[in-house]
Amino acid sequence: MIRRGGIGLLAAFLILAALGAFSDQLGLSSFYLILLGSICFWIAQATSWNILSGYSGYFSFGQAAYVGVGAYTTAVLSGRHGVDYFLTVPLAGLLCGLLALGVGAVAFRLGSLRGEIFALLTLAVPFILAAFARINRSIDGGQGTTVPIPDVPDAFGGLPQFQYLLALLVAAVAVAAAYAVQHSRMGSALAAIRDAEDVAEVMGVATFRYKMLAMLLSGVIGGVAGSVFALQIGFVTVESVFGLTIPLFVIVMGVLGGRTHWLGPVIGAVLIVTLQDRLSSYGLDAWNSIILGGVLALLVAVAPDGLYARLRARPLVALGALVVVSGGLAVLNVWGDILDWLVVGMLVASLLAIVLGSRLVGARLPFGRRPAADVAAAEVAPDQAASAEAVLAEAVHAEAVHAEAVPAGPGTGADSGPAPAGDADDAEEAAAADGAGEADRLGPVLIECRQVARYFGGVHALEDVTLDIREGELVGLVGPNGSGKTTLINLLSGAFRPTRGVIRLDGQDITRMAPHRIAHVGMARTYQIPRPFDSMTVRDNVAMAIMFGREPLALHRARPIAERHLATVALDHLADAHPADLNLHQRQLLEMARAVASNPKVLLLDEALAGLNPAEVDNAVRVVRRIHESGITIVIVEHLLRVLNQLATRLVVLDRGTCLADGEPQVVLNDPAVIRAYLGRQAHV
Ligand SMILES: Nc1ncnc2c1ncn2[C@@H]1O[C@H](COP(=O)(O)OP(=O)(O)OP(=O)(O)O)[C@@H](O)[C@H]1O
Repeated sequence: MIRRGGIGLLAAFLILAALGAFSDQLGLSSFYLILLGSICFWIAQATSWNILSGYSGYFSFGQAAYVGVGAYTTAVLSGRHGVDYFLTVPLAGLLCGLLALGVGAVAFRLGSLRGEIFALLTLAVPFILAAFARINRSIDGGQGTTVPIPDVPDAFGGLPQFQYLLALLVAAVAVAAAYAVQHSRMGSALAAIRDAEDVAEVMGVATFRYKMLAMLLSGVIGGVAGSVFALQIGFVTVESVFGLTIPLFVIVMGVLGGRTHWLGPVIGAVLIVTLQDRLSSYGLDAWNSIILGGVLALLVAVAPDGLYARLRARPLVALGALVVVSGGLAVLNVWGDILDWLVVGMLVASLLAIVLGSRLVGARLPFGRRPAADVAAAEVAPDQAASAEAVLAEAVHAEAVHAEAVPAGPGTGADSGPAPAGDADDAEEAAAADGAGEADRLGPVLIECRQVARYFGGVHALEDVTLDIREGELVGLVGPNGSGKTTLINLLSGAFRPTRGVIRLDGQDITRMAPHRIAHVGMARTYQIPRPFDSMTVRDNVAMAIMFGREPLALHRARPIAERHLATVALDHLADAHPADLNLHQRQLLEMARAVASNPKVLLLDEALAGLNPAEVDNAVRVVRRIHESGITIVIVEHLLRVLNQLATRLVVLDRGTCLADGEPQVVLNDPAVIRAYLGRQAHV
C-alpha cells in the first residue's frame, strides 16, 4: 500500500524533473537550475544526517567526512586517473558506507559511545581526513583537485540541466530512503533507540544492528551526494568539502525542519538555502551568518520540535499565508523578484504556523508533562518503604492488617476500585488455599542461577547467588536497600553481565547473551522508575513490544493486539495519549502491559508498586495477579512485605548480595535471620 506521503513525494519529483528537462522551453535560466541543484544537494545531506542523528538521536558532527570522501573520490578518480564520472559516484557511496561502518563499529561496539562523546568522535573524523588529504599529494596536497566535466548524454541538454537532474535524483532517493525507513520496522527501532536505548534493547530490539544500518545508509547517501557536489563546484579543496560549515548547516536544517520526520530536513534545506541565496543577492554576505543564526535561534526557541510539526498542525493557514503573501507581492510587483516573494511568503507562513500551531501541538498533551512530584515519589518511595520496622512488623502480623487495602482475589476486573475489607479477607483465604496446591502446579525450572556474582569495583553487589525459579511461580525478591535486588534483575535481563557464575533461562545459557536475544528467549522486565518511549503513543509503546518480541508482527498488526493488552490494565482509553500525559500509576501499568505484550515466559517487575497510594497498590496487585494467572512466571522486587506476603508464592531474601532465605512467605518472614537483617542492624546502629 502506497501512502499519501509516497505519492506526494513521487509527484514532487516528477514535477521538479520536468522543470529541469524542459527548462529551456520554460525559460528557466541556469541560475535557477544551479540554485535548485544546490537545494537538492543540501536536502540529500540533511536527510543523510537525519537518518542517523534525527531518527536515532545519535547527534553527529561528522557529515563533512561523507561530503569530503565522496567529493575527493570523484575528483581524484576522474580528475587524476581518468575514471568515468558515472563509475565514481557509486564508488563514493561505497567508500563512505565503509567509513560509516568503521566509525559505527568503533562507537557502538568498542565504546558504546553516546551523547557528546559520540558527537566528538564524529567531529574528529573529518578533521583527520582533511589533514590526510592536505598532506597526501596523490589526493590533494593542499593544491585542490579539478573535476573534469563528464560527457553529458544529449538527452540531458546542457551541463546545468544534467547537474540539476543528477542532484534531484540523489535527493529524491535520499528522501525516499528516509521515508521508507521511517515507515518501516527500522524506523520504529530507531525511534525507540532515540527515546530509551537500553529499554529498547532489553525489549528485543537489536539496537547495534539498527544503528549500524542507519550509519551505513547515512554514509552511502552522504558519499553519493558528495560526489555530485564535486561536479557542482568543479574544483574540490579541503576547505570546501571538509569544512565545519557542512555539519553546522545540516544540523541547522534538520533541527529547523524537524528531526523525527522525513520531511523535516527537506523543509529546513529549502528555507535555509533560499534565504541564504537572497541575503547574498542583496550583498548581505557578511550578515548571512548573523541573520541565519538569529532566525534559527528564534525558531528553535519557539518551535524546538521543528517546523514540520507546526506546519502539519496548521497546513491550510501556512499554505494560505504562502499564497497570499507571495502572490500579493507578485501582483503588486513593487519590490524584488519571484525568489524574494517566495522567501518572504515562506517566512511568514512559517511564523504563522509556529504561532498558531503551538497551541495545537501543545494541546496534544492535555494533562501536561509528568508531574515532578510523581518522579520524586518514585525515587523516595523505596527508602520509605524499606523503613524496616514498620513494613516487617506489618508483614509478620499480616492477619492484623487484613482490613487494610489488600486486593481482591485472582480474576477481579482491573477497572474496579479498591477491594472492600470483607472481600480482602475472602481473597486471602482463597490465596492461602491456592498456595496449598501451588507446588503441584509448578512446571519445570525456568531460571537457573548458579553461583552468580557481580562486582562494581570494590562493591560486591551479588556474591554466589544460586537460585532456581520454576514455571508458574510468583517470586517476591526482597531485602534491605543495597542488598542486590535490582542488580539481580539487571543480570537476568542482560542489562549487566555477571562477574562470575552461570544464568540459564528455559535451559538456554543466557549469561553472556545480548539483552535483545534474552528477550527473544522469553524474559521481559519493567523498571523501578517507568521508562516509556516518550515520543510514541501509549498504544505504540505496547505495539513495540509485540513488533520486537518473541513472535514479531508488523506495526499495523501489532496495534490492535496492543490495545487488548492495554485493556487488561485498564489503559485502553488512553491509547492515543503520550506517556507524558499519564500519572505514575498509569505509567507503571503501561510498563506492565508493554512487558506482557512481548509474550514472555518470565516477567521481572522491579518495584512496580513504588510510589503508589493504597488504592493504586490494590489495582497494581490485581493486575500482577491477572498476569500471573495468564501463565507468566513472575519475579517481583518489592518493599511492601505485607503485600508480597499475600501475593507471592515464594519469597527470596537477599542481604548484602547473598541469598539469606528462600521459601514460603510466612515461613521466610518469621525467620529470625530475616528479622535480624531488616531490624537488627538498624536497631543496633
Ligand atoms: N551500576 C552500578 N555501579 C556501581 N555500583 C552499583 C551499580 N548498581 C548497583 N551498585 C551497587 O550495588 C549494590 C546493590 O545495589 P542494588 O541497586 O542492586 O540494590 P537494591 O537491593 O536493588 O537496592 P534498592 O532497594 O535501594 O533498590 C549497592 O551497593 C549499589 O550501590
